Amino acid sequence: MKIGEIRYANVYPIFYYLKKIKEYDFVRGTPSFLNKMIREGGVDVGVCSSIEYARNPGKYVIIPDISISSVGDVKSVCLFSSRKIENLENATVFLTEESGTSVVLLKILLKYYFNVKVSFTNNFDDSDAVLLIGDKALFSYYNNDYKYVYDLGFHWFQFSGYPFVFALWISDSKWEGTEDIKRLHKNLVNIKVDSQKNLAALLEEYSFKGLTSYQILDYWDIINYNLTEKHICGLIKFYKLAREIGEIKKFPPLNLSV
Ligand SMILES: C=C(O[C@@H]1C=C(C(=O)O)C=C[C@H]1O)C(=O)O
Repeated sequence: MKIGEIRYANVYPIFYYLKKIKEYDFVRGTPSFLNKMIREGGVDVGVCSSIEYARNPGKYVIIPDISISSVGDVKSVCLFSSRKIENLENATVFLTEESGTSVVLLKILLKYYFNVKVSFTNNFDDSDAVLLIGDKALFSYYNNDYKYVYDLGFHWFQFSGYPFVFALWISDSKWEGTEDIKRLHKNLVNIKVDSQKNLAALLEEYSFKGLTSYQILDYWDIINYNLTEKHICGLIKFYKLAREIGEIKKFPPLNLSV
C-alpha cells in the first residue's frame, strides 16, 4: 500500500511508528499535494485535508478513529497579522497554497464569527495578514513573527464548541472491506494510543530548527488524533457551513468504514 504522508511535525509521531512496520510505501508532501495524489490514484491511502473528502465523497472511505484535529488551540493553523482582526475590513489576506481545509475554515470564521470582509491573494508580500499552516505556522507561532496571532483551532472551538478535524485518513473506496485496510486501521489505532505515551523518546530522532524540545513536546501534546462523535459533530458543522459559502457542492454522506 502506498500511503500519503504529510511532511509536518503535526503527524510525525504517527508516521514514526508506522514506518517501523515495514509494510508500506510512503509519499511525502503538503496536504494539497497529497489531496491531488489520492484524487489521481497516486496513493492508496492518505492523511488528507478533510475538505478533500467532501469534494469527492463517492471516491473515498474514511478510516475511523483517527484524524488530525484540535480541541481548542492548535498552534499550527493561524492567521498572522500586523493589525487586529477587527481592523482587517477590506484588507488583503494571503492564503497558503499548502492547505485545503484551513482556507475554508478561515473563510467561515471571517464570515460567521469575526464578521470581517477581506479579499484574498496568493502574493505573500502584498498582504496585510497571512494564513499559514503546518511547520511554517508553527515556526511563526513560537518565534513571534507577527503582532497578532489568531489560532483557528481556538476560534473554531469558541465559535462552535466542537473539535475541528483538519485532516482525515481516507482511502480510495476500492480498498473498503479488504484485509489490508482493516490491518492498517488496527495499526493506526494502536499507534495513536502508544505514541502519546512516549513522546519524549521521539525527540532523540527529531529536531525542528527554531523550536525548543519543550515546545515540540507541548505541540505534540495538544495535537489531537481522535475521531470521536464530538469530532464528527464538528466535521458536520464545518461541511454544512462550507456548503453555505459555496466551497462544496453538497453535504457529503459520511462513509466511515474499514
Ligand atoms: C493541524 C494542521 O492541519 C493541517 C491542515 C490541513 C489543511 O488545511 O488542509 C491538512 C492537514 C493538516 O496538516 C496543520 O497544518 O498543522
